[in-house]
Amino acid sequence: MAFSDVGLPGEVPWKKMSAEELESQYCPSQWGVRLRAEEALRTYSQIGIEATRRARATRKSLLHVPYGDGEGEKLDIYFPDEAAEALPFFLFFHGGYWQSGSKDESAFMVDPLTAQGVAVVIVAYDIAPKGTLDQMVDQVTRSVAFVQKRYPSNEGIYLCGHSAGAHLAAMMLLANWTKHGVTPNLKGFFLMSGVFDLEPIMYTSQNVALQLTLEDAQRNSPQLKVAQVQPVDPTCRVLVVVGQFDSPEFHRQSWEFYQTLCQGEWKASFEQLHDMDHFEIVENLTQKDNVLTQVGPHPWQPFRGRQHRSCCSLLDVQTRSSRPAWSTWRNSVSTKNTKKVSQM
Ligand SMILES: N[C@@H](CC(=O)c1ccccc1NC=O)C(=O)O
Repeated sequence: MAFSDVGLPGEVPWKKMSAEELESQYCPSQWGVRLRAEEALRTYSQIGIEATRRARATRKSLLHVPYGDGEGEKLDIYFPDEAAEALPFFLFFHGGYWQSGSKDESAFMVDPLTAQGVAVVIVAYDIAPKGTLDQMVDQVTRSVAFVQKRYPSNEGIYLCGHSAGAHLAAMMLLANWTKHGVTPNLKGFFLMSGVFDLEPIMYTSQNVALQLTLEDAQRNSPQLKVAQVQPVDPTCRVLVVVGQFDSPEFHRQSWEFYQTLCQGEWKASFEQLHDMDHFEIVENLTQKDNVLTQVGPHPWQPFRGRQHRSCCSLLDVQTRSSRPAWSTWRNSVSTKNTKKVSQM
């Protein structure tokens, strides 16, 4: 079925796109202005591999810890140098459209965060075609429950995901923890360049491996459900971040998810990261001086009441409510991309 065959209401921009345009909107590597697609993907992968090698060589760690019985249900924990009973735990879920990537090349933020007293957990899950979306969501849920059970005196659990991983992290806003016998001490969500409504993905080449039906897509779309869910902890913050050079569809997805969070009872913030593409957002998390990796002297205080800060970071949030001009931006980037193609 082609998406153009579906008779649909007019307000949703992706439903009016040609199959080719939709494919391009959901191909993040085509939208960077710094590097061509293949090079952008290669650079991202190299930076992830190097950050992971460095984290494993320099940090105290527990690697390949099983959080379930499945072969792929493993996580890596990286600790700060100073031993402490109660640490904040930062869990990262990698991207790759639920069909590529692994924990073994995704320890981007370990160095800057462990240096500031945060334990970082990089979670593996069974990507497609081995895993289905439902299974991945279940695995991620169990990984969070596992960390809470293993470290019950943690100083907060922070969930961070990139792209498809941001989707998986966002699904944790909907999780039913009673089933897992534990309520994780969730204090923050950091959703970077995520996909929150999966329906458009069904009509792209990504669905060859994913095999999502409309029911699968809707069941696994936090965009459709999050406004009806109450936060377990009303102080828990959600930061939705998108790169300036992400595609208009990625901008729309992040902005609409942020708006929906605000319609519910979530304490959400939205940030468009200047001069960054889909991959640079994560690559820059390796840097100690990046705005997103600043924890500050009292990292958890913002979540305990302070509202406004001068910038956003993975461990701090700022309230931003002006709508980004993503449709205007879309035109400018389309022009830019057209130019780039014609220059090749
Ligand atoms: N084939 C995609 C790859 C991709 O989307 C991706 C790659 C690494 C990390 C995140 C990604 N996007 C979403 O999960 C592309 O060319 O952009």
